[in-house]
Amino acid sequence: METKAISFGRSLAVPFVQELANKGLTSVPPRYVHHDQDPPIISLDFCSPQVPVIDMQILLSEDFTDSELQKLDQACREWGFFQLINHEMSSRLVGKVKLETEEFFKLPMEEKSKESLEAYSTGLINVAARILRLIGKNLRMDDNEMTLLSEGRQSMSFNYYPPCPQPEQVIGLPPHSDASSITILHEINDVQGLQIKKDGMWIPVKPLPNAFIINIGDALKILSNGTYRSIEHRVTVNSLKERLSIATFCSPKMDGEISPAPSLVTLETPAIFRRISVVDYIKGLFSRKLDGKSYLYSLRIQNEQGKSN
Ligand SMILES: O=C(O)CCC(=O)C(=O)O
Ligand SMILES: [Fe+2]
Repeated sequence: METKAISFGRSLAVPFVQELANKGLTSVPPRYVHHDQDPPIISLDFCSPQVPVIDMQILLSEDFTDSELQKLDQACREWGFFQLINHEMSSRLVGKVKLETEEFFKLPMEEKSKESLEAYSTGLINVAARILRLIGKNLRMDDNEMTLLSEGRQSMSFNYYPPCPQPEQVIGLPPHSDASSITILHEINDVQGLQIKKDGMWIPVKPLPNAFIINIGDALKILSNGTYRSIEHRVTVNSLKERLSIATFCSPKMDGEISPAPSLVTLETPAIFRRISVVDYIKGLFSRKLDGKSYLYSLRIQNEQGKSN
């Protein structure tokens, strides 16, 4: 296994979003307007059910308790999302990257920022591997069945959502589920915008300081034979504040095949997904049509791989 240097490509949307962010517009240019957006069904924060919160220090320590494991299992089954709070990691990884991400959109990046992003990327590879191992334990899978995901690829997306004079007219990121095994989302400047769909309702996720938001992606939904949920989510924008986030996607190894784990397939629980190669799984994603009619009110910069085989 070899670790590649982090390299960044700029998205084609850059000029448009920079134009929006800089101009102090009072209305949104028509090409950004999404007419068919679901309004937020729950917008009153005080009555929203909230995604479960799990303590990473307890979960990742060697002597974690069964109750933390059960909490993780329940979060993955019922929500497909949870927040991972952490105290020790936050000062080591999160704080440093937070400062530098706020400077990040002034590319080219400085060498020191690249170094701390590499440390962040490696730190998250370890966190993801640990979470996937605990998930495998919770699902009672054979150890080797998680290898496709736990030794897979990593990519990151740096997202910038500028303030918008008419936030209800636009969408930062349209409803989607992630193709990853798990995604580790880091809301850099604690501005709310992420909403998840639960029981037909859009629920805003309230950012907790120095927490990671973890969600189950389609690859883990398939491996768990549908036991764990890959939940639809979207990002709305704010009239006053810009929003920054980093999404780290942990994805299956390219040279494998993906299917429900054989140890989870029984007469009572037959496979609900067919086996396909990871290459075909990825090809399928690219053929999913995104709404090409209107622009997204965001800028995404993506990096290639932390790891390669
Ligand atoms: O920016 C966010 O909060 C979410 C980003 C996201 O869902 C994604 O990049 O897939
Ligand atoms: Fe996503």
